[in-house]
Amino acid sequence: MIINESLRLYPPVIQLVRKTGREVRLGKLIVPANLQLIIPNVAFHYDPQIWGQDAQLFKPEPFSEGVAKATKDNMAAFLPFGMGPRICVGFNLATTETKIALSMILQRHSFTLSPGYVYSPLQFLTVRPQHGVQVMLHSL
Ligand code: HEM
Repeated sequence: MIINESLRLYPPVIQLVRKTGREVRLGKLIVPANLQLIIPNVAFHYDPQIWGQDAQLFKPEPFSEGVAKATKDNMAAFLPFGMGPRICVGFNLATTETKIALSMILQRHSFTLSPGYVYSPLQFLTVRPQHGVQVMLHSL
């Protein structure tokens, strides 16, 4: 839940790129060949019709019953790892590593944000905290 919600609000990759190999029909649109399409996945992640008027807030609960429920079966509403044949090949590795790292930390420590932390998301190739995320660990 919290991993998905973090990836919804701060997807490291904020847009996907595709290029048409031939003319294709997309609903009512005819898209010519060799056209580059930019898919702004971060915009879908903040869509109030899916995520509510407070879409900018960190609220992991909608993911409690899985991504399909959270997105109301709209596959394109949550695309941190892309979609289709070119979906991120590291998707499972990245998710599993994050779960392992978090559970190793949380078995022995709790943590709070350091007073020196400054909220500073920055998009430069990927989205990252410009000044890092300083936390204070407390032994359990
Ligand atoms: C939180 C971590 C990660 C995020 C958010 C992420 C996100 C993405 C996204 C959005 C794409 C483009 C998918 C598309 O165009 O539909 C992608 C592609 C890719 N990712 Fe990741 N990724 C992550 C971790 C990893 C890791 C750990 C690896 C390798 C061990 C990896 C390897 C790749 C590769 C090779 C591609 C290109 C796949 C292709 O074009 O067929 N990624 N990733």
